[in-house]
Amino acid sequence: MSLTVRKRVWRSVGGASVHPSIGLSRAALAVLIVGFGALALAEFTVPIEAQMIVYLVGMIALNLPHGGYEHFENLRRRRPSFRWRYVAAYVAAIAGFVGLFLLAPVVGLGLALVVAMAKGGIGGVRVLDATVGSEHLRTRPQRALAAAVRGGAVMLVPMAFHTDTFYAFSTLMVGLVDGGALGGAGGRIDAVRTAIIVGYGAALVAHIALGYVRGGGRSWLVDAAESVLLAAYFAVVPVLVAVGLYFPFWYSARQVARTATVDAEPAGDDEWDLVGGDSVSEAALRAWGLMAVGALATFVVVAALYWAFPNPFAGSGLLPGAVAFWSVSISIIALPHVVIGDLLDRDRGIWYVP
Ligand SMILES: CC1=C(/C=C/C(C)=C/C=C/C(C)=C/C=O)C(C)(C)CCC1
Repeated sequence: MSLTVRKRVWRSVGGASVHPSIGLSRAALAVLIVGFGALALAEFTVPIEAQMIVYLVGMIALNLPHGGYEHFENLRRRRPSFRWRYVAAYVAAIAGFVGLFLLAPVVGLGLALVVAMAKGGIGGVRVLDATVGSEHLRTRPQRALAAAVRGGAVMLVPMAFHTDTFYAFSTLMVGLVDGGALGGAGGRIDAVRTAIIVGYGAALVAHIALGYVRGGGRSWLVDAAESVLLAAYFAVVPVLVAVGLYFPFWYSARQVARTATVDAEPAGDDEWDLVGGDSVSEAALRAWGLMAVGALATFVVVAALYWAFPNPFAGSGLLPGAVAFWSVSISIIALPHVVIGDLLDRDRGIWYVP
């Protein structure tokens, strides 16, 4: 089967446009920056309870189903033997991360941040590849820098600009295992903050300058503008709202654009198609059945995590406890998403681009 990228068809039909979710994701972030920027200027603080609710709704109700869809899309036409190996590796990675978190919660927290940044960063560069192109990213280190800048915006920028909330929820997250584990870090906050602002700022400038020197052009302009948009978004919007809405309205929306842009299904063939059927209704029913199985499997994993952590809600109230528990849990679930779904599955992978 030949590989084609559907963006060419869109371009010839609709000028230089790409999938509509790309424009919507940019507009969503811009509106949130302006809205929360205005609230900050008016010295209005959004109640923390409201921020936690937005986070939980965004991360659980809106973002989680898309994570499941990415696996479904990836495994749909694979051979059964591949699927079983994939599931086994997935479970092993989850078990490894849980073990790490139980033994060394601060290191576990660090890995959780890395997972969130890797998902946003690597996934973001793959969307760029598929939709607008990435001709200005010429070498692997340059691509790594592009991913680090996009991903760093998600956690490093809020760490520097919303430091108190970030530290409070980080304390709760390690508190799933050991409430005092982050105690000693309090005195180094200012130094870490300064290092992030200087380091991240330098990386952002270097990324934009390098892209210009290596060819510039439309892909560079889009990449530079989006990188600045992301950095501004995470600097201005309060961290719980920013992260909670970034995953559904930026990450997931844009992966939808990537999936829709990539026309080819090269892995396996219809013989293995999990949703193949004699009619559209049968295919729809099979897809629904798979989603139900996926939802149940996720529930079992989350229940096991709840059971595994000594203080699943960090000894805190319902909302802050749920934010901490969910943030650790989703990072554990997302580790294999990045490692097995992308880094070890280069041929097809979860962020497939031909
Ligand atoms: C540390 C920290 C946070 C961490 C969130 C994480 C680590 C989210 C991970 C999300 C993932 C992996 C999503 C995948 O789809 C919060 C709650 C924003 C609050 C501020 C402090």
